[in-house]
Amino acid sequence: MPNETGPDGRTALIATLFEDGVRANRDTLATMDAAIVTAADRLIDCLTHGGKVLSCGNGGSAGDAQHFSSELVNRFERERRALPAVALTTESSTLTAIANDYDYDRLFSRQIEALGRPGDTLLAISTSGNSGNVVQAIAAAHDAGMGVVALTGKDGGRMASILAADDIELRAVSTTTARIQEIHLLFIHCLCRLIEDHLLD
Ligand SMILES: O=C(CO)[C@@H](O)[C@H](O)[C@H](O)[C@H](O)COP(=O)(O)O
Ligand SMILES: [Zn+2]
Repeated sequence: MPNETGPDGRTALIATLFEDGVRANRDTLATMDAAIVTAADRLIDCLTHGGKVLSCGNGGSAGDAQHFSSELVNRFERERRALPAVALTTESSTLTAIANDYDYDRLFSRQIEALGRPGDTLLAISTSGNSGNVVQAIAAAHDAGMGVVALTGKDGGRMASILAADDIELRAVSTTTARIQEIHLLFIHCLCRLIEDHLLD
């Protein structure tokens, strides 16, 4: 007769994963609440002065970059004007050509050279902070006169060390990629909510 945790302990594992998520969320809130407000203010300033937001990341973070841009271009929770945002993870011809002709690490920086303008903001997403193409994207954003909001985890990696003084790092307090990704989505939803509230209230 299976007990409450199941014959193979899977419900116990699920409980552990949820508890890890709750702890990581709480620890991140304790250190990042003010920085989330600062990041939202930076994005609001960008968007209300004619700037756009470019976003990038790999794997699950590519999905996060697209999730964010869709919520700006379309809407988050309330009716409002469309906002300019472009995820640099979606143009398959451009992506394959850059990776093929140059290098995978140039994937986002080349697009930023083409599209980035002073006053724009880069949303750079990496759970390790060490993805070479995201690191190079930050350098390209600096060269283009853009600000950077970086979503990181673990120890912030190389991204944390190359951010400029007025860039903003939102670091998830966890060493597990999946938990960090879950917190990144919470960061993104907090930012969308604060942007929308500013525009509508
Ligand atoms: O979604 C996951 C793991 O949950 C993976 O696809 C993960 O995003 C990929 O391994 C990425 O390449 C990791 O890159 P990064 O977060 O360290 O920048
Ligand atoms: Zn969403």
